Amino acid sequence: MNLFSNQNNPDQNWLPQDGVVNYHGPIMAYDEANAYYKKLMETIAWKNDVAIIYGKRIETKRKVAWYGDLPFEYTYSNTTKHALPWTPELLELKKLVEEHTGESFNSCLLNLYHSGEEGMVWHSDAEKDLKKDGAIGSLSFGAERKFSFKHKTTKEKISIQLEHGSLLVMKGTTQTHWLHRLPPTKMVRSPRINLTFRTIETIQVH
Ligand SMILES: O=C(O)CCC(=O)C(=O)O
Ligand SMILES: [Fe+2]
Repeated sequence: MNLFSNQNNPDQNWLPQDGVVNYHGPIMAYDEANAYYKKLMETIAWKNDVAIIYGKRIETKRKVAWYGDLPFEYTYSNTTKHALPWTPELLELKKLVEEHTGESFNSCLLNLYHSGEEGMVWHSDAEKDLKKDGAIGSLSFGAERKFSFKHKTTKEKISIQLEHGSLLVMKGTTQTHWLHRLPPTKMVRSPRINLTFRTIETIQVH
């Protein structure tokens, strides 16, 4: 029985070369995704992200939070983040993503976009603390948004609509050869929550 009328083939590679992107579509029932959306909105320690760009301290409108196996420190955008201990819902979602991907993760970066006007610019997730070529499991809740990939040399572009309760997986050499972004859009007026489950390699204990 197909509970979620999921038409997506999770084994299909959306990238033509140099990496693997699998879109599983929604991996839970719509009501369950609604419940997680609400719970995450209320229980996550959302904070405006701080980045140091060309020596300037920038605060994003988008909110972020970082959770993981303790003790963890993680550096990106020239700032060091401290992981918070897993919440019960994050542990449930981590398990679900691990079951669907056959991968394991030790941390999760969460992003809250209040509306379509907030997005994320072209980047790759290849920070030095991240496991090289490690899989990244990306769960989305709330507003459906377009997510795009651009090949670093050929400039080829691929876009996927990320649905409420859906899972996207980036693995293999994706981060080495492709950039990704969440383009801003005036068409979306409601919030979206994204969770990226990751593997951090360098555990720094202080
Ligand atoms: O919001 C998304 O779908 C992706 C976020 C992202 O690329 C990141 O956190 O590195
Ligand atoms: Fe990313």
